[in-house]
Amino acid sequence: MEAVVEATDLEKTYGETVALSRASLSVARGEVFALIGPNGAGKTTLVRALTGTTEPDGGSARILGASPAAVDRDRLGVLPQEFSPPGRLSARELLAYYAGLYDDARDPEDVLADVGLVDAGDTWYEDLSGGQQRRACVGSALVNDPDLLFLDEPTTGIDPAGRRTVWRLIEDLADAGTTVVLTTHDMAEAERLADRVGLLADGSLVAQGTPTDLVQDHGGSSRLTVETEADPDAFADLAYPVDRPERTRGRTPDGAVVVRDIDPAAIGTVVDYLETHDIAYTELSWAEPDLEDVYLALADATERERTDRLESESGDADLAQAGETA
Ligand SMILES: Nc1ncnc2c1ncn2[C@@H]1O[C@H](COP(=O)(O)OP(=O)(O)OP(=O)(O)O)[C@@H](O)[C@H]1O
Repeated sequence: MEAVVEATDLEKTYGETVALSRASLSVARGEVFALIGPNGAGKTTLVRALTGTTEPDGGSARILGASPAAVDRDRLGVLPQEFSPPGRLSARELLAYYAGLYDDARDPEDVLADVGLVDAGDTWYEDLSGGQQRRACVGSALVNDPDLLFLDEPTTGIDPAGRRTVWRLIEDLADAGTTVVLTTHDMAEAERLADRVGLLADGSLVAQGTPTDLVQDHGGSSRLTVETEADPDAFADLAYPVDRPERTRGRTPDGAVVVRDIDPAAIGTVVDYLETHDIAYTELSWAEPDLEDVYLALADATERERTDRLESESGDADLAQAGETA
């Protein structure tokens, strides 16, 4: 299938900071590709390198068959993470203004309806709520009916209903053949919208794949979280592996142990075990792994590697300094 976005070994460094390290990806026509990763992982830098707003130090990128700087802007929609349109234009005027920049733009009234802003259409941009402003910005990126759309955190600040409006909009665009690259911190958003997800950590694309494949490969097993003050050793005779709380990550509450590899049908066995062993607990919750587990596993692993590396580098420096002083 024709690649609409093709990046090979993109590199970008700011001083000591490696924002992108050999980042390669390919996005096919009509695909929705979500970039996820911790703050500072390089998502915005990658979007900027792909849209021609930053020059990479190395590697190459092509979008819609051209270099990002030379691509036909009528075919491209970009919603930057930080976007501040003129405050004293109404949402309606704003979309009309952006529509006026293109030869063949959509009717701004339709776009206003698409992003759910008809009722607030005559409100100045600066008087719209944060979420309404973000919707207006999403609308301005769509007004030229682009073939390729980059959305850097499109739904940040938008309420749950509005978020679903934007999700449906993106799904409709992709169904009609628009290629979408978005960044998000919302794993539910990535899981729902993305055909494929790329996880960036420390400037590297450490994993790419469909949400299902990523969960299968990196999400770990199903888990039963038992909220209890009991020592995990009390679970030693249970026929399932049990994680100690300090080894569990992210959303596991404090004072919990996690039973792994367990079917929902077997939860009764654990309840019996808790009762026969007199283990007090306040709550049991079972969950299958999802994209958040993938994120936590891979982003945590990269973070740990980085911390270990920095510690060992500072240890080496201390040793060298001690050697010089001796
Ligand atoms: N113009 C710049 N000058 C200096 N450093 C920069 C610049 N742009 C980005 N960086 C650094 O590059 C790294 C990657 O930043 P980037 O904005 O791409 O991350 P991100 O994944 O989009 O983060 P977030 O989730 O917080 O938006 C960060 O360490 C950031 O401080």
